[in-house]
Order: sequence, then structure tokens, then C-alpha cells
Amino acid sequence: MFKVLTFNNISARGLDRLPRERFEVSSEIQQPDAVLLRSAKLHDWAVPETLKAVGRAGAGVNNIPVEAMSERGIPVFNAPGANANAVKELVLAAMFLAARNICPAWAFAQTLEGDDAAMNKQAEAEKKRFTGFELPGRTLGVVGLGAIGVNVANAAKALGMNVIGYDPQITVRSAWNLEAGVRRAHSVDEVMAAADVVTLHVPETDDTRGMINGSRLAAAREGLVLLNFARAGIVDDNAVVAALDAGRMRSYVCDFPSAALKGHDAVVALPHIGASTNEAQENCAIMAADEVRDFLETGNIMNSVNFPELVLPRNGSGDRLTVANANVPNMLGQISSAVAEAGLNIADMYNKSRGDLAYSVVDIDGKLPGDVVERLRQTEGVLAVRVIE
Ligand SMILES: NC(=O)c1ccc[n+]([C@@H]2O[C@H](COP(=O)([O-])OP(=O)(O)OC[C@H]3O[C@@H](n4cnc5c(N)ncnc54)[C@H](O)[C@@H]3O)[C@@H](O)[C@H]2O)c1
Ligand SMILES: O=C(O)CC[C@@H](O)C(=O)O
Repeated sequence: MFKVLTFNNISARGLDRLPRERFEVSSEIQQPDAVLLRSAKLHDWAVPETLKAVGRAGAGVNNIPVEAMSERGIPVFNAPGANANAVKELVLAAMFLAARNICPAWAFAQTLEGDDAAMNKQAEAEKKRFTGFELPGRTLGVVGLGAIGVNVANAAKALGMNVIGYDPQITVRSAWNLEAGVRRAHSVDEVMAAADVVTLHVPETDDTRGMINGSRLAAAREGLVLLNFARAGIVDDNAVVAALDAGRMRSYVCDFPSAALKGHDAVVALPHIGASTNEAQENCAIMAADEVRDFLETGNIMNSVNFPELVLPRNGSGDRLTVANANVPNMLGQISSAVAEAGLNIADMYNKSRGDLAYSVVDIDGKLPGDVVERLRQTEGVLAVRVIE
């Protein structure tokens, strides 16, 4: 029986992928084999010795100590693209909100008083304050052309916008999915200088934290609309408020409320609802649950952010051994020697590395003795060993 600890509200459609005769699933479990979570922060969580996998029912993994998990040989899975449409739709809504001053106009309309005629008279007198702009011919700058950025870029093209995008590590898949005519920028600064509306779709990392700061905003076009549905830490809120107050920026629409932004007329800060649709929550939960289940049951790895992708159909007549280790010479030799010294035959094996980590799946004709497994566990460089019967 595998034990899966849940943090946050994980869609039941996802949890249903874990058959209860083989998986105990609860938010109360003490010694979990795996956790499933959304935005809960794991940085201060005391990682139990039993933990074998982390499944993030979402895209961003900045709430998870990925490096510390790697050091323990624990793969972290996420749900790439599973909420991209939900975020894209909210980003488009944000762009329309900003272009047409919908929030301040609505707030003004709430203040109208008197009978219908009086309200109409005030509305007609004041509506010029809310004159907006149209999107065709305007330039959208997209920073980060992954699952969400590509969707947003393509939708903006369909709305008649010019689109300029920056992503130094764009994948072949994203490049294929991008509409023709999206101009390639070579830096964030180039995007800032060219765009009327800038939207951010990068993960929060040491490289992207504080990416949009005072000097980048100073170099932006006059009247910039900035959209941030990525992460709070990517934008310096105080710099945004300063640029808005100085009249250099038109508005900031984001998914991350903060004390600095609260109450500002030109800011709309939503409560992190980018992925809050039933569809996205189901897609993410299903994907993360399937990945965690597959790993626990077979050792196969799909959509991990720290481990190589490795899928080996089951072969042989005995145990499956999986080993996560430091990516240094002679680890594979030591693994196969340990199996050979136990007098067992390897039916099939697959080894892949990613950065400092390597992962092997070894199908064996027979049952691995406990002392062999223990010796492998103690081998220098070995991070995690599992035997799947
Ligand atoms: N508001 C929400 O609820 C919500 C929902 C989903 C995702 N997100 C956030 O959005 C981020 C992006 O999501 P995604 O699904 O598109 O992820 P993704 O991994 O598909 O795309 C991220 C892209 O950013 C690029 N990138 C990384 N560093 C960059 C840099 N310095 N400059 C330019 N590009 C860079 C990567 O190459 C990649 O193509 C997530 O990491 C998450 O933090 C927020
Ligand atoms: O689970 C959520 O609601 C937010 C998820 C989102 O921030 C993500 O990175 O996918």
C-alpha cells in the first residue's frame, strides 16, 4: 500500500486515479511515500525518510525545495501545460481590463447616485475619463515562451496585435507551436523597449527574481501596461508603484496582491486565480497523480523537473531495481556488479542522466537479496534505491 499525503485542495478527479486498494490518500498521513500539492510551501517542511516522490499539480515549482529533493534522490513532478489555457484566458481578460479601464470605470459606476436620469447624466459627463485603446496594431511583449507564453502570443496575434517574444531556452515544441510572425527579441530590455503591453511567463528562479525592476520600467515605452500572472517575485512592486505614480506606466494587472500594491487606482491584483478553473485543476491533478502513481508502481519517470525522463517497459521475471545517484563515473558498473555478485541476471536496464543526477532502472531475473540492496544504499554517490516487486 502506498501512502500519498495531500497538501491543498487537489481535484478529486486526480485523486481518483490512485486506486484505494493500492493507495492510501489523505491530508493526515505521517510517513508518506509521496506528496501531491499545489501552492503549499515545502521549503520548511521536515522531509520524511519515507518520501519517494513529489507531485506538483501545477506548473511552477518554486514552492518546492527541488535541489534538496534531488540530493535525496527524490523526483519532483509537475503538470506542464495542464493549466496553460486557464492562465491564457485570464491574461487576455487582464489585457482587456487594462486597455478599456474596466475596473476604474466599474468602480466609478458604483458611485453614481440619484434616479436613472441622474445616474445617466453623471455617467455621460464622466465617461471620457475611461477612454481606452484597441489592441490591433499594438505590440505585446511576451517574456517566457513556454506553455502559457506561446498560448498568449498566439491569441494576441489572432487579435491583430504585433507580438515580440523573448525566451533564450525556447523548446523545439514551443517554437513549433508559435504562430508565424512572432518577432524574436534577444533580451528583456528589447521587449520592454518595443511593447505597449508586456506579459511575463517565466518561472521564478534566481535568474528571473526581480527581473522587472526600476531601470527596466524606466526603459519601457511610455504608458506601459504590465501583466504578471507568473510569480510575485519576478516584479518589484515598489518600482511599479513608482512608475505608475510618475505617470510613466498606465497600469499593472497581476495575480499577486501585496501591501505595496493595495489600493492603487492603476493596479488590479487578483488572488492567484490564474489556474483556478475546474478544467485546469482537474488536468493538473490528473497529470500529477498519474506521474506519481507510475513512478511508485514502476519507477518510470515522466515530467520531472529534476530527473531525466526514463520509461522502460517491465522485463525479466523478478524484481525491478531503481537507483538514483550522483552523475559520476562507475556508478552503473557498481550497480551491475552488485546484481552479478548476487548471482542474478540482468534482463534489461536503462540509465539516463540529467545534470548532477543519474537514474537507472534494472530489471532482474530473480529476487534481489536484502543485503545487496542495503550495500547499494551505502555506496558512495547513491542517493536512493528502491526494489519494486
Ligand atoms: N498565476 C497562476 O496561477 C499560474 C499558473 C500557471 C503557471 N504560473 C507561473 O507561470 C510560469 C510559466 O508557466 P508555463 O506553464 O508557461 O511554464 P513553462 O515551463 O512551459 O514555460 C516557462 C518558459 O520560461 C522560459 N524562461 C525561463 N527563464 C527565462 C528567462 N530568464 N527569460 C525568458 N524566458 C525564460 C523557459 O525557457 C520556458 O520556455 C510557471 O513557472 C509559474 O510560475 C502561474
Ligand atoms: O494551484 C494553483 O491554484 C496555482 C498553480 C500555479 O501557480 C502554477 O504554477 O501552476
